[in-house]
Amino acid sequence: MSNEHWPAPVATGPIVASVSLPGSKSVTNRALLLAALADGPGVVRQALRSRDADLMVAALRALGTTLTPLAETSSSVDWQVRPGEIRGGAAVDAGLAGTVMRFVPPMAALADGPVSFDGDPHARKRPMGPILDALRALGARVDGDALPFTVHGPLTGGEVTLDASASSQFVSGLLLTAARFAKGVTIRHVGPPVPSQPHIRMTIHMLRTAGVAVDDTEPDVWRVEPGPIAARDWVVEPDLSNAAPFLAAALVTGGTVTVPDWPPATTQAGDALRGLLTDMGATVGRADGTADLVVSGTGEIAGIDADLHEVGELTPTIAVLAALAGSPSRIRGVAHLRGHETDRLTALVTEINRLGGDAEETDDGLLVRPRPLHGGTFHSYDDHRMATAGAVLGLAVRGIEVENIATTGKTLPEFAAMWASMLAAR
Ligand SMILES: O=C(O)C1=C[C@@H](OP(=O)(O)O)[C@@H](O)[C@H](O)C1
Ligand SMILES: C=C(OP(=O)(O)O)C(=O)O
Repeated sequence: MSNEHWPAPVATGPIVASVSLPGSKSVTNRALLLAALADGPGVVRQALRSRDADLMVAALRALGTTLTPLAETSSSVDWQVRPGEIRGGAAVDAGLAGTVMRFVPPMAALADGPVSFDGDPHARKRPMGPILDALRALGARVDGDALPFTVHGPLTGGEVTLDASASSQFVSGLLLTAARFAKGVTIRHVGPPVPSQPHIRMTIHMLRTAGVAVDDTEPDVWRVEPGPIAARDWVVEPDLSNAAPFLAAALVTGGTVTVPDWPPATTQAGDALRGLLTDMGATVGRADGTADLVVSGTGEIAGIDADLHEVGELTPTIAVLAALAGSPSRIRGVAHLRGHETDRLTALVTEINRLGGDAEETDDGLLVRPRPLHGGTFHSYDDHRMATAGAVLGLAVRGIEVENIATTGKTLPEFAAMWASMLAAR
């Protein structure tokens, strides 16, 4: 953990601001990978610039893809992507990025030699077994059951059964490359329900957009036919999950936060914020005649009973809103968060309670009973969403310092500056 402490700014009144969000991590890293596997050169526009996206770019370059920036701002880049022969002998750093450690190995299994993977110390604890076993079942050799591991292709594809209850990314990872396997793939999930279904829908939607035939008619079974992945011009949507702390600021301060260009239809999990924040007492709508999303709070936050199984990455923000609410909350369906950037359930309980709160872990989630909070250090555990959750609490509670705010660079390197601008706007 970093020793740097960021004094979280306190809101002195209702925040009224418009916050434009850079590109979605999930869309960016899928589009880059699909472009690298495509049947010709393509473009990924408004791609996110962040640690996770940089790691994906570096991994694809190591495997033989040529990526050239066509236009850049501090937060986004338009990439020209030229697929190449998939090269072995490469070493991939997955950092702490689930999308790199789960999406790149199936592509690496098409390389002409071994590809080794490693990542941050905590990344070595994130679940990998089911997807590595699946690669073995499909014909590859894999040394290791978690990071670090080495993938030796080639694989032929075919049928595989796995338990994806720990992460939807096991399914997405296999599906993204599957059209390039000689036999395609049929994946059958057996086990407790797969979390984060919107992310699997995002994978399928993007594959179909690239001309890949995906059959998902049977629950928990996905079939991808072998064939080309069409080169195209992708445009990345704003990251709706990263909208969470900014929209939460409207609830905490009784203000109004607008996010421009909220997609009218999307597979992003963050779209669930519209319903969740409404349930917590916000007014949520579109600015007249535009796609801009407008969220207004009253200053009173209602506790909720919510199953976040589908949208687990929103949990840190919802949990800290619950800590500031007027009534207790229960968050269910998120046992898999124990395998995220950190054990998010333990981290949230520890940090909320350190500030005088009353949160408790359950088998599959959290109970949060509001209690007056006091200042102190909010540890981020190298988790971008813990860091931004600390910032949300800091709006209402004097003297909160977030340890390692720079960890927001995983998906939103400009978080601290954007937060300051949001506060300055009123
Ligand atoms: O495929 C993706 O882009 C993601 C899937 C989800 O993972 P899990 O299913 O492991 O929760 C989500 O939490 C993560 O932030 C991004
Ligand atoms: C779980 C997350 O990330 P990852 O893609 O590393 O799994 C997240 O961003 O909340």
